[in-house]
Amino acid sequence: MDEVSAGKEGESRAQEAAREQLSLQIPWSPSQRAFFPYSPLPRTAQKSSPLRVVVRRPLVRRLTKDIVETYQICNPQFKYSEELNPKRFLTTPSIGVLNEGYDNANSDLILAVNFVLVNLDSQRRYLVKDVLGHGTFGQVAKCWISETNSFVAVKIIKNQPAYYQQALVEVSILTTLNKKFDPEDKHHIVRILDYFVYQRHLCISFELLGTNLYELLKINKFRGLSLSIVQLFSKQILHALVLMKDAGIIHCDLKPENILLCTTVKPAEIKIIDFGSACMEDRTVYSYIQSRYYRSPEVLLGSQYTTAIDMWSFGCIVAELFLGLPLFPGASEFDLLRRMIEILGGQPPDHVLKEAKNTSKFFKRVGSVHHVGNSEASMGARSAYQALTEEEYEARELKKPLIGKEYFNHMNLEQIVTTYPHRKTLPDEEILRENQIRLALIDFLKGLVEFDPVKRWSPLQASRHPFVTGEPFTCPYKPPLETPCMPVAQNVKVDHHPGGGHWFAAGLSPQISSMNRGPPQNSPHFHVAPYSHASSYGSLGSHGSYNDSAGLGSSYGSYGDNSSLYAYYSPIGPSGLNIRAQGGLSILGASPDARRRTSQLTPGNGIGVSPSAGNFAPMSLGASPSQFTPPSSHIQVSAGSPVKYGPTSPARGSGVHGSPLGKVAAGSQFNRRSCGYPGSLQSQENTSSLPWQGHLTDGASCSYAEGNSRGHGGSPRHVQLPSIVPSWRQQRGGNGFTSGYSLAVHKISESFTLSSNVVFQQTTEASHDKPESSLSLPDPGDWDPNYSEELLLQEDGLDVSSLATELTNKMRFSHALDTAVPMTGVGRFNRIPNTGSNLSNHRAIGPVQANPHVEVGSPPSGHGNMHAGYTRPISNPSYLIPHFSQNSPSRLGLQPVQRSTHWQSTFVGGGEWNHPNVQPPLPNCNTGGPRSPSNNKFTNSMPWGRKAGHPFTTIPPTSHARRDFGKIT
Ligand SMILES: Nc1ncnc2c1ncn2[C@@H]1O[C@H](COP(=O)(O)OP(=O)(O)OP(=O)(O)O)[C@@H](O)[C@H]1O
Repeated sequence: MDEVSAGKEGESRAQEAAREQLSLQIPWSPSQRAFFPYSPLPRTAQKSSPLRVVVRRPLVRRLTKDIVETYQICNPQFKYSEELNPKRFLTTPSIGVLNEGYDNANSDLILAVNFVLVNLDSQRRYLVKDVLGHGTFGQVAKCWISETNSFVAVKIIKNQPAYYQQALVEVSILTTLNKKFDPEDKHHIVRILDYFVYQRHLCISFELLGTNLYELLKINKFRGLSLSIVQLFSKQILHALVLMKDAGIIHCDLKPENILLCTTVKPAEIKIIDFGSACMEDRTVYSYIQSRYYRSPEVLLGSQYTTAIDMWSFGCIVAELFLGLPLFPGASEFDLLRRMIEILGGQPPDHVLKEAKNTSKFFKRVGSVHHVGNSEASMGARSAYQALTEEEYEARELKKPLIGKEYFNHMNLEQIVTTYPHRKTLPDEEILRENQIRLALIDFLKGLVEFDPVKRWSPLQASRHPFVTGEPFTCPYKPPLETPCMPVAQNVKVDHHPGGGHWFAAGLSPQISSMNRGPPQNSPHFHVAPYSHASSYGSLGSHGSYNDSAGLGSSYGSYGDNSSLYAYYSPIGPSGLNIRAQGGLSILGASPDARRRTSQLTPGNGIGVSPSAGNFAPMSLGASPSQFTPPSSHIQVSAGSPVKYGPTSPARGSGVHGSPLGKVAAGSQFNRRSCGYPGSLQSQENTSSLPWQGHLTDGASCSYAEGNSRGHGGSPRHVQLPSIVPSWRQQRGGNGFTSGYSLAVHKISESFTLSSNVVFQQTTEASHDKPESSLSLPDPGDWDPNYSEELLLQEDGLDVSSLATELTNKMRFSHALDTAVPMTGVGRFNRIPNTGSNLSNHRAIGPVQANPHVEVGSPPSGHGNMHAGYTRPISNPSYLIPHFSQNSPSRLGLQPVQRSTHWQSTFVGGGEWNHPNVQPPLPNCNTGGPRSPSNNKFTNSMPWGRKAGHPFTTIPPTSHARRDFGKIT
């Protein structure tokens, strides 16, 4: 042992002895104590030990989070089953009374959060997360597809044959537009992704879009958008309209509500939705179409119509985007026409008035209509017709016409546009520049809201206008010549029988439902039959490019294809289900050239095809596009065709053969937009007592020769369907229905040419007799005490794409959904499912009331009853039920579009804007991105909106009931 260790040993012994001595003095205690006095750790120790932050969660959360585990700890026997969860219903009413409890009393599938829709064919599952909106046809749900990790919008059609049938038309038309005409998705038309039948409901899946343009205006407190945005949107809508015209398809319900922002695309993009009212141009059967504010004069007058009616609506939309308010917010059709005449300074041309069936309701004859062909005859004073005054109308109709408030102080179009206040902060040079663009806008609008459908610009012509192209506007635009778009030459006499309606046009009329009118096909889904379309019904500068030898004259456009069949996708028979009331193969259109079509559609020669279940056969979307058929030709349809119902159409109120849809049905006469426009009262319009005196009677004719082999589920045209409809069920398996028809157009009588310069002549006249007083208006900042620089959408720098996203996000109502999937996408009026809520703000619930004023098209007593051969059923449920949907049903011209409103009193912003009664958006819709000055610009630096006030002294009422009680004609 060395010295060191000997020393240590001695030391420890000494310590031990000292301890023993100490222990003798101190009583025993445990060597380790349970508690020690607190002493902060040295810094080094603090660094090494992890800091533990304990955040106390709220008691409720602590008790409920992981509650399943908690219960299981408490009771090991506890088993959790998701199926037993209480459902969060999205459909109201949510009581299942139909379809074995799956449907409510309105035939809507009762949806709840996490309800799963299944495409039984593909086994794709759609997890319902929310309801995006309601329409005439049913509900639109936001669904999650885990397979693709994406959301889609699924329209779940009511479980009624009529809705089902019409929805098939939407599927067909949209599929055709998407796949055939716009495969690359460049034309701003919503994409259809899938369709299937689930629980007897046709479900159509669309790409998910965002806020609609009406909502956008509302968020902007009904102030117009900046001109650059108006221009951008106009261009995009025109892209779609060009395509639709080429396809010969009329949308029939263009309005701001049916134009939706895309949520994810940059720069800002919009898309057109809702082709449920669409029809082929040559199959214009409904006479009561388009939402009232956007209704064209020819539709209002009951004249024949073409794709030009969409151009009228488009003009109204462009004006509204600029002004923030509808250009023609007619409270009734009389009021609508009155406003058109006042603002445009003209009236419909005599050649339209002469032929239209409702002319006598709104005009009196003051001269000879002998020279109606002369365009000058229709110019103002020289017209043979004079619009009735209010008093005259009242005397004639025995009731006062409903007149809405004035928003534009009786100004004409030029005055309205030029006097619209500028953004407050706009520098002088910018004001000058904007004034120039406004002149271009005025000129643009004049070409669109042109009374004469023949002179109205086509989409292609309009798309070359300086307002759209951005070129300097120096003088009135003269559009390049385009092959004329002739007035619709019906190959089927318009009978205004809604039961036939566009279903008939689509070959889906219940009356002909079992007929199979197309070539035999064993096509898979979305099969396209040999097909050619008139890709250009007219080309600029291509007069007379139609070179067929049939003597069509010299200006029938560039169509020269001799293919014969407009073969459109047929959705019929999805999921192996077949519906009695439908054929397996339908014709939605035929050759653009009726002469050639004739040879294709001979009776029973293969056109009738068994609609065996599961076949998706091509549908032809119509017979000949009007451009190629004689304006005055008609087809005599054999007894039993929808034609025979013409004069006795339910539009007259008989209700016997009413449309099962809202399209022309009374229910649809609500204009759902209820945003405080003057049409908040019931219209006193009634039906015209005039029988349809269509102008298709001068000799040309076509004839149908139906195949005579019909399935039991289908009904011969002349046979009522009562026995079928009430018991309607989708059937598995198919029945070999066959039928066919032949068409023969024998006569082509005349052609039209475009004359563009008349437009200016007319509109120039219009500017003369307007009150001067309304021209000068103060700066909005001067007269609007609440004018704010920070107002939504008014700032430069807004990125519209982010706006769309923001809108989507911000407009979400606070009630969170029981969803694991983050809520994105559309946020509007539709976040309050199941409430009948007063928070709905778009197409709000139609007031629950019967509409005693509606004589024509009123649902017969017992609507919803499908007896009596498609007696018009619940075309607008808001007539019949306490409507619950956020979007009240509307459609088809009936256009029951109530835009919003139930929450208005709650959220009135106190005159922040210059028309106090225009409802501002929900508070929670106004925050965030769009308001941010830093992000309110397009990528191309276009400001989103204007800091402008309305020059209109008349204020929209607080109750923005924008109903359309217009009659069904
Ligand atoms: N692709 C979509 N993405 C987001 N929302 C959509 C989409 N399609 C429809 N919606 C919403 O659902 C609502 C109803 O849709 P749609 O207009 O197609 O139904 P509808 O029954 O035909 O209506 P209407 O009665 O107006 O004709 C729309 O107003 C819109 O808010």
